[in-house]
Amino acid sequence: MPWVLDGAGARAVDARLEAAGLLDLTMEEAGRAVADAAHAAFPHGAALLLAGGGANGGDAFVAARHLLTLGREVQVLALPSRHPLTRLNRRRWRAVGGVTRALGEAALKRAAPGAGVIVDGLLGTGFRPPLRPALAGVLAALNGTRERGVPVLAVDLPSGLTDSLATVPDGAAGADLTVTFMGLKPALLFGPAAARAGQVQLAPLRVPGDWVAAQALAAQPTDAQVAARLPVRGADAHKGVAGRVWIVGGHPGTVGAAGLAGVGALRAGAGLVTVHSAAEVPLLMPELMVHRHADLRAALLGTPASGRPDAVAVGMGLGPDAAALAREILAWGVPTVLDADALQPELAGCGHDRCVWTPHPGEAGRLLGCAAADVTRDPLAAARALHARLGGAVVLKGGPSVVAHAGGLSVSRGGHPGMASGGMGDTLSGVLAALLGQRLGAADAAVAGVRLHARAGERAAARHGYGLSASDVAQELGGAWRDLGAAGLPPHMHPRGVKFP
Ligand SMILES: NC(=O)C1=CN([C@@H]2O[C@H](COP(=O)(O)OP(=O)(O)OC[C@H]3O[C@@H](n4cnc5c(N)ncnc54)[C@H](O)[C@@H]3O)[C@@H](O)[C@H]2O)[C@@H](O)CC1
Ligand SMILES: Nc1ncnc2c1ncn2[C@@H]1O[C@H](COP(=O)(O)OP(=O)(O)O)[C@@H](O)[C@H]1O
Repeated sequence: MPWVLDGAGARAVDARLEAAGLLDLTMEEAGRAVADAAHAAFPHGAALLLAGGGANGGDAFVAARHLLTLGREVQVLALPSRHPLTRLNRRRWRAVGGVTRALGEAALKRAAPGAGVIVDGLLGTGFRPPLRPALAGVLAALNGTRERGVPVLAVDLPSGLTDSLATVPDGAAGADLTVTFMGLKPALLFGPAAARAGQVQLAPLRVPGDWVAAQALAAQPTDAQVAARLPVRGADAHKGVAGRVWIVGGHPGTVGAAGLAGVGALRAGAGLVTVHSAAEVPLLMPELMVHRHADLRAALLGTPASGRPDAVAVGMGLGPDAAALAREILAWGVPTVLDADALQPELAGCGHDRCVWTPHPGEAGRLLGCAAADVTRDPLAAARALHARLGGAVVLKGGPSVVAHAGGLSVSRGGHPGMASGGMGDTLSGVLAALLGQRLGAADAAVAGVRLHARAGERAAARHGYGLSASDVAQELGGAWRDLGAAGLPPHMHPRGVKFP
């Protein structure tokens, strides 16, 4: 399982490695992974390595030695170091004939123009902002060189990023490729910080898996692991057992939201989907049952317990009365997705463990009483706080989304920036309700539904290009399901039925 790990977690693992006498071997492995990645991605020209004073610099010295053995011309510019392993690897570099020159802005500007790749081993997880002036000039020169076309590979983290945050501190470096160790740092996953890191490769290192798992902030499940959570439908299934889903949404001006949620639910396998609205909702698919109610609240609350659905999604374009209606639906105790207008702070404490709450950062800020920027700065912390307040499962939407549930945090894979368009979250709510209606628990539905939706977005992007509509994505849900299924168990190995489709 790929993990998400911050610097504090990595340091805790390092302490165990050090106690076991293994830290030197781990640095060797890390530096070798950097050299292999640099050689594969940027095979031509001289390699210029920049080594800082901490262990990040030690990795750069190891990488220099391996690049030399790969036949590359190698130069090293380094800051002074008191770190024992960094000093050891500087001596090893000298022992194989390597020369180290003092790093400064002028030395970097002299050496950089002819390089085929620059390896940034200046600052990793040990960086504490603000950047000291002496290094600020070096990082500015590094960024200038990169802008002039010399590629940069960052060791663990581009220098000057804060490992756990999505924001970019002043003066931070950028990279074309980042090779990170043991776990993905939050800065490499979210927001403008992730955009600074370029492509990210994870070198898991030969470290006991449970040492890393014990320190991880979050998991990032593989498609095979997601596929194992998807519902299984027996060959004798009929629409009555595939989940009766209600969509409660739509208001004059936002009627499409309810329709799109209905389409999402149908395309994610719900047996019967009914849209209940106070407004005239367009019939986006004739398979949807659409009911317009003069008094929506009275119509829904008059439903006898035996007539209630297997799952509800409430809030999409529902308008000002959404919180009151959602409160009453929550009291039914049926699996419920809460989205958009139903994401109101007064509903904290009204949920149950079969609820999935799906805020985007703006809605998350409203629920937490903070600004959206506080949410996007540290999405893992925000998702944890939302779960503490709301319970059930929480999907903090974004690229990528974070799912928080009683078992911990999970960061989704994939998706596409073209998905940043209106209605995309409405479709997701329908997908989640369909999965709840097919008897998945809230955590499984959230993890599987988010990945299914993201995979559908990837497929839609491949078909349509950049600007995607929620309808394009909904159409790809069947194919996304097939892709995830292909990553999981083959159907004949599944004991209870056939994976569908
Ligand atoms: N378990 C792991 O993840 C492993 C991590 N390793 C490396 O170890 C690194 C962490 O090493 P360290 O904890 O020694 O830290 P770093 O090497 O990332 O940073 C410490 C250095 O940065 C300087 N520094 C800190 N804040 C600064 C500021 N504001 N302005 C200027 N300079 C500043 C310090 O003076 C010190 O020289 C990781 O990023 C990774 O590259 C590897 O050695 C292999 C194992
Ligand atoms: N850059 C992106 N990368 C991946 N997924 C994205 C990106 N931008 C948006 N999405 C996805 O699109 C959806 C947007 O939801 P939301 O903002 O609620 O839309 P709406 O309210 O218009 O329906 C979320 O599922 C989110 O994860």
